[in-house]
Amino acid sequence: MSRTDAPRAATVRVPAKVNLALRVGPPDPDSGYHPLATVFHAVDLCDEVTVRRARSTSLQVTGPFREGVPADPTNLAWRAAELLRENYARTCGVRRPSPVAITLEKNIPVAGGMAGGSADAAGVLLAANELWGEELTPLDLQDVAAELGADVPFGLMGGNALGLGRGDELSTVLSQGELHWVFCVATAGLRTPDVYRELDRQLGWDGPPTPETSAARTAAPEPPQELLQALRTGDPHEIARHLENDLQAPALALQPGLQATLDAGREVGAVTGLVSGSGPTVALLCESREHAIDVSVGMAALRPEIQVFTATGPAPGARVVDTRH
Ligand SMILES: C[C@](O)(CO)[C@H](O)COP(=O)(O)OP(=O)(O)OC[C@H]1O[C@@H](n2ccc(N)nc2=O)[C@H](O)[C@@H]1O
Ligand SMILES: Nc1ncnc2c1ncn2[C@@H]1O[C@H](COP(=O)(O)OP(=O)(O)OP(=O)(O)O)[C@@H](O)[C@H]1O
Repeated sequence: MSRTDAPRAATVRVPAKVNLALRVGPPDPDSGYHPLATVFHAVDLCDEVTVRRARSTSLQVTGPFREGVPADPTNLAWRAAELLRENYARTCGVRRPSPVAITLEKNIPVAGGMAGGSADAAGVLLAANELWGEELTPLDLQDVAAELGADVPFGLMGGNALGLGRGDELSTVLSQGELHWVFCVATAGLRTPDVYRELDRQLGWDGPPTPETSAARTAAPEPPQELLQALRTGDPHEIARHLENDLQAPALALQPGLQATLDAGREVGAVTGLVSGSGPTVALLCESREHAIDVSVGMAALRPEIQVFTATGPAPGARVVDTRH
């Protein structure tokens, strides 16, 4: 489908995520990537991504979490724009489309385990495709997204999804109602590869396989069936019983102070808490929107040094919110 009235600028909103379950298998010896069985849950904390036609690619970062975000070609959003341009040339047999000036409004904590950079990359893919005439289908965009990073396809999809493979083989998960959260942002971030490396160290997956470990080292983790069932009930207490994260222990080993945040969450009455993805953001599950506000006030009183905010899921994936002609 080609459009003649393509806009000159497009703005997209893309949600952050928390993994309700994150089961990690031993790393593939060739790629180093770990097979996952994860349940992604998008929350209504969104980055806003705007792209405009320009003479050369550029990037401007604004918003409360702009600090520490590179405004150069290493930014995943910049790489997304370049990769999509190449794909237009390859897939559509056309000249590379015009470069784009990108603006990111960072509302998602950086290096927090909430897939903020991935959200921005997903946002650029959707916004630039809008600008360049929607030549690529949603399926094409998912393929480009998976090339950029394991979390990027879910940024496009949103909602609740089961992620297998590297976390990029997605299928929709049915759920009832909404979940209400308080997110506690640590002052220092964690690098995702460091957390996976720490997991490997803890489980002895960093050395060559022995006869005892070799069978386990070929196993991909099973999807968390009990959590999938609990999500269909919509009951936060039932769901809380089945939340799990294999990266929590390594994240706690790298940032031992996170345990105090989890304990404080319990103390102020959250249903339960877990580390979000590779951390260090801590996600506290609450009973309702009002309860989440109470828990956030309790956390602010108990741990004033920690930044907290409330959010609700499941939220929709990347969506165009504005276009200008
Ligand atoms: C922790 C999660 O956020 C959970 O959803 C993801 O697994 C991380 O996804 P991501 O940051 O988009 O990951 P990528 O950018 O593709 O990879 C960053 C690094 O994470 C590690 N990585 C990531 C995904 C995966 N299935 N196995 C891995 O080992 C690898 O060390 C890789 O070099
Ligand atoms: N658009 C971006 N936004 C934030 N960080 C970015 C971006 N592009 C590149 N980076 C770099 O990537 C690092 C990790 O960023 P990000 O916020 O995506 O981490 P994360 O949310 O923990 O990722 P994930 O949950 O997908 O593992 C940052 O420290 C920063 O140096």
